[in-house]
Amino acid sequence: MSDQKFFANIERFIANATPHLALPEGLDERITQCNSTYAVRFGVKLRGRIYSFEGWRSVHSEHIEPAKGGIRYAPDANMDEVEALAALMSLKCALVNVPFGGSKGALRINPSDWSEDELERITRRFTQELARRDLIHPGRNVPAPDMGTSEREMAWIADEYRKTGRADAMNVNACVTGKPVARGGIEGRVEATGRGVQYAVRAYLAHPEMPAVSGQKTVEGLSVVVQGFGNVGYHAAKFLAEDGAKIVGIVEHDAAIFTAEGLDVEAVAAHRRATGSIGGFAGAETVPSAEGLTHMAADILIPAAKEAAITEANCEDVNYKLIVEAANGPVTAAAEDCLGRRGIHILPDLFVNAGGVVVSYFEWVKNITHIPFGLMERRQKIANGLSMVNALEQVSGHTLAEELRASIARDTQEIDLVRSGLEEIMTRAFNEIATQKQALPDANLRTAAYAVSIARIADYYRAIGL
Ligand SMILES: NC(=O)c1ccc[n+]([C@@H]2O[C@H](COP(=O)([O-])OP(=O)(O)OC[C@H]3O[C@@H](n4cnc5c(N)ncnc54)[C@H](O)[C@@H]3O)[C@@H](O)[C@H]2O)c1
Repeated sequence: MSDQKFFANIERFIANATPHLALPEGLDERITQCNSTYAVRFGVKLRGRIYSFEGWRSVHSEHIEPAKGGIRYAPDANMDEVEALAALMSLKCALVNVPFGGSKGALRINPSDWSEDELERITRRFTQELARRDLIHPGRNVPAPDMGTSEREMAWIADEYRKTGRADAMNVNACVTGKPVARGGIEGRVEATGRGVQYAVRAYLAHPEMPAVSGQKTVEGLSVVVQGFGNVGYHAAKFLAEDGAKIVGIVEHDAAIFTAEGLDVEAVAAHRRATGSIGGFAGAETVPSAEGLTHMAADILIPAAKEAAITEANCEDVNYKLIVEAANGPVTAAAEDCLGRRGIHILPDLFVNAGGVVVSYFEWVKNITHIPFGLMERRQKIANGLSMVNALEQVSGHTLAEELRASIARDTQEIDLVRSGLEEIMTRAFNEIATQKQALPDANLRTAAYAVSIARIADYYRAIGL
């Protein structure tokens, strides 16, 4: 087959999985289609004239509400992409078993064309448009950051939404996740997707049924190329390097840099902040971006930029043992066939990048309950830890250091609870994929992951009698 549009790829991946499931006739079609997609054009007066903008919010599935999914700002955003990303959100939430349906939004805009003040006005206007149709709503539809957006845009959305008065004041903060901590967000959300990539790689390599990569069952010493050095790519590179991986290449939209010695991720980030590009980083070879994915063979590729990074056009020329899909849809269905024939394994997007939505769920729960995340668990852990210290002191007759007591309190901070909760969910999800894969020996990991997700969504539809 040849490369198709993004949504057609998702349809193909779903169609690969459904024959393995005993679904009632027609349910596969219901699960595949997007329920609704709202397209909006609006004007904002800027620089003395009116500029028109086009955006979308697609609800793939409301089998559980709220529907959840990011808002992307990109100059080439389009409806097909938004619908595909919304479908992936439904599948992702079902895979990691967080109680959300799937949604996604986008605005066709190049954020670097506009000043911060202008972006704020555009974002606030887009928020009004979506809020009027409950496409932002704490109980119906909850956006989050994606490409080109960050906690800054989420804070503007939350503030504008509050002003609309469309949700009761008690729940208004839960209308969007990925907010700054000071504005109702949660520790660890900014790093969450990259952190999830780290846990995904750990879970894959540690699993006894999964093949070793270059003889390794941990990432220590493995060479890694990362495409896209934004939120997800930067954090994934940073955390994998902390686990001992060697980041031998980073590919950005304007340049790619390589060194077999391994890059210092923080130094590259500082160089980009100072110069605006990763290109020209001292101690590394700079090559054109278009040659980045095929420039160097490495153990692992982490595509963390956009969909369709690996297509029919370059799938014969990429030389990696494992592709870890941190971006959504980076490998097309046609390229997947080609990589499969070449023995290259793929860890699929709906699993790999689920860390963002998992921690968004923690944030949303914190917002609707008004209880700081993990407060109960933290109190219990501190109580348990301190009672152990007291017991030890009694038995030993020695006074244990205050430092120990302080460290017990430190180890139970929100960030630790977020990380341990995320790791547990990612590991459990991978084990479910691996178990499904054992039942379907000829299927790849993506088909196994889709089968887990679709079976879970189907169970829900069956339960409500559809
Ligand atoms: N942010 C999240 O929490 C999150 C969650 C799940 C999935 N994702 C997915 O991860 C991917 C990246 O999202 P992000 O939030 O890191 O976006 P981002 O905007 O923070 O970063 C994207 C980076 O990719 C670079 N890039 C763009 N086109 C490129 C190209 N052709 N080649 C190389 N680099 C290119 C950009 O310059 C930028 O540095 C997207 O597919 C997104 O849907 C993000």
